[in-house]
Formats: sequence, structure tokens, C-alpha cells
Amino acid sequence: MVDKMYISYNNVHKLCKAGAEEFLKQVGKPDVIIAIGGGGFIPARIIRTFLRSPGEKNIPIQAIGLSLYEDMGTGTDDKIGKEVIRTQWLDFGALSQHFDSLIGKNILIVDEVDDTRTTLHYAVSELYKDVKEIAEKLGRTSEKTRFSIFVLHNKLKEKRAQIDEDKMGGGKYFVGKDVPDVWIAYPWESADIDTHTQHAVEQGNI
Ligand SMILES: O=P(O)(O)OC[C@H]1O[C@H](OP(=O)(O)OP(=O)(O)O)[C@H](O)[C@@H]1O
Repeated sequence: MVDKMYISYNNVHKLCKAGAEEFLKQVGKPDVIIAIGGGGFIPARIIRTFLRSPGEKNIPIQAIGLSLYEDMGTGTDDKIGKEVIRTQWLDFGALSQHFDSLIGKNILIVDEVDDTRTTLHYAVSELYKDVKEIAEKLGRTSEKTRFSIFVLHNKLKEKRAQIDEDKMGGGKYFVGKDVPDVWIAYPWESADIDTHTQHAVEQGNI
């Protein structure tokens, strides 16, 4: 087993294509894609290409910014955990005439990696909470909102959090590829993309 897995842009593209096909088959076309930045931005844009049929309108991509940081606050080593910091949230801005909220929508959340699952758990819980609050205020609680997830890679390891299926409202979790708990080197982090791609090819991640 390698201790560093190199992923090429080609590989990212193919994982997104396969993920989109599966998503369309199992869930149906999404109304909106929510990209978790920064790692979810590039996969979200690529997957959109495969979710839209020719001639159809583009699926809007919303960005949310979530960052993990080591929470050292509690002192002892065994208490050190990871906390999610919200750096950016939904903004329907100019879309708001046609797209007032996530209520009743088929939503696809995209990130590059599911590591400890802390980030995805946070994203689904907070988005669900937002929708519930607004739906109650507007008397639209009967509308069904579905949250699905697509990640390029899921690390096979013990997770720190689980995603509450009830909150997904019938949405599903899609993975490009399950991988061991190793360092994943994505192409957008590379300072030398040619060498990086060569490593990815050698490892068969093309
Ligand atoms: O499953 P988890 O343990 O929660 O880890 C996964 C998250 O960690 C990384 O985000 P990071 O905070 O490093 O920010 P970035 O996306 O901007 O690199 C990655 O992009 C995921 O969002």
C-alpha cells in the first residue's frame, strides 16, 4: 500500500462522471449543487457537466466554506478534537427571484474527501437546520428536501461523526472511490503538475 496516493485531473474527471451517472440513476437531476470549499469546488464544477442534459439550463452551484481546525481548548491530549469553522454560507443573491431557499429541493453536496466525516456531518446538520427553520416560518413543512452527497474519495477508517439519514430526506451518499487511510495528493495542490501526474499514472490513478 502506498503512503501517498497521487490523483490526476483525469482521474478526478472520471470519478465525477461516474458519480454523476450513478446520482442521476438513483436520485435524479439536482436543483442545486453545494460545493464545500476549497476542496469541493473543482469536483463540483466538473460533476455539473455530467448532470446537465444538452440544451438544459445550468444547475446553480452554491459555495459554502468549511474549515477544520484543531480544537486545543480543552487541555489534555485525548480531548484534542477537530472543530468546523464556517467561513462562508449560502447566498442566493441575484438568483433569489427563482430560487428563494432550499425548501423542497433535490440538493447535491460535493466535497473532495470524506476523512473523519466531521465536515459532512456538519454540512448536512446545518443545512437541514436552516431548511427546517425557514420551512416552519413559511408553513412549507410538507415539502420534501433531499440532501445527497458526492465525494471523490472516502477513507476507510473509523469516523468521528455519522450523517443522520433522516436529515438527508431520502438523499444518498455517493463515493468516487473508497480508499485506505493514506495521504491523498490532489492535483490542485501540486506545485509541479507534470511530475504529480506522472506519479498518478504510475499508481494507476488516471
Ligand atoms: O472528513 P473530515 O475529517 O471532516 O475532513 C474532510 C475535510 O477536510 C478538508 O477540508 P479543510 O478544512 O482541510 O479545508 P480545504 O477544503 O479548504 O482544504 C477537506 O476539503 C474536507 O472538507
